[in-house]
Amino acid sequence: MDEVLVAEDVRRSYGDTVAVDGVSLSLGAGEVFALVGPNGAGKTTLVRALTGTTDAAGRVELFGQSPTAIDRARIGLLPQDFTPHERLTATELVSYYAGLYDDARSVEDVLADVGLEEDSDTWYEELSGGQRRRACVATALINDPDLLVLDEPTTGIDPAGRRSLWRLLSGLADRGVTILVTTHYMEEAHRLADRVGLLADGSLVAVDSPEALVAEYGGQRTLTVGGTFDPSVAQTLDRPVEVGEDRLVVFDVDPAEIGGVVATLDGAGVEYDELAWSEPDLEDAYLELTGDAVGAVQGGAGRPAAVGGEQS
Ligand SMILES: Nc1ncnc2c1ncn2[C@@H]1O[C@H](COP(=O)(O)OP(=O)(O)OP(=O)(O)O)[C@@H](O)[C@H]1O
Repeated sequence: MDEVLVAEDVRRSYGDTVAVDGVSLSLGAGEVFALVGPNGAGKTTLVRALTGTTDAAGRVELFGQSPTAIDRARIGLLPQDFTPHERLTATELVSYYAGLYDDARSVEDVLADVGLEEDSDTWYEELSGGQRRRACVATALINDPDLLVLDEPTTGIDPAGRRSLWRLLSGLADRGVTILVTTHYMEEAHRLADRVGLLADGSLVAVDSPEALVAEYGGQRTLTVGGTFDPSVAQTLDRPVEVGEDRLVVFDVDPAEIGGVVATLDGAGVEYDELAWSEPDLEDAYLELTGDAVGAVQGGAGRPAAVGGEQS
């Protein structure tokens, strides 16, 4: 794989605050890499360091050159805090950026790509939050870049718009464009990225495919059974379980095993109210890795994904 971006031991501090603490990373052509992490983890600072928009220690090369030496036409950058002049229409805004390059794409096409063809003559201040963000994304696409770096591109964009942007970005990646994206949406990282990097306190603590991260850190598939249970139910099932006040959690249950567990409970005359099977997702892996307990289900289990019927 051709290396488009190479970073070695990148560091950046603001006074006593260490924002990026020795990050090494390399991205290949056509790869989509999602950088995730809690607020203040250093994502924006890292993005800026990688694109030469802030000074940083360490080595960064884009297409084998320093970020400040590279032909800017090869890079599309959407900063997190990009705020265009509010009395520019979407067309005027993107046209301004088109004028910075010798060989820019058609403004009309790019606005259509981000779903703004109907609002191209609307002032930026009159666009909705999601439409504004789309207009900003368009400025990063106008030069048909080989490397696209988007800092929280879909913040404020509605689910349909977000999905359409994912399709657009996936299409670009299929054509060989390398994409580095930061996001707080785990579904976005999972659906879009070939690899996800989790940044915590300025360090990359895990880098892998979304599937591998979920498998390693997401926890187990579980069956949660609602009701009041005697602790002896653990012997009945002969499986790892956790008996809570109003529920029984059965760990490590594959979908094919649900029927067997339920049959065992029924056979032993155990009464229950409802069943919910869940499997871990990237958010579970994220919460496990960041140690952020908010919303996490005890025991590293995933969040309920499907609720079964009540016992008759
Ligand atoms: N210009 C600055 N001056 C001083 N400190 C800064 C500056 N920019 C960022 N920081 C600090 O560096 C750390 C990393 O910030 P950064 O914005 O890179 O995090 P982030 O992961 O992008 O956060 P968020 O998810 O909230 O956007 C934070 O502690 C932040 O307060």
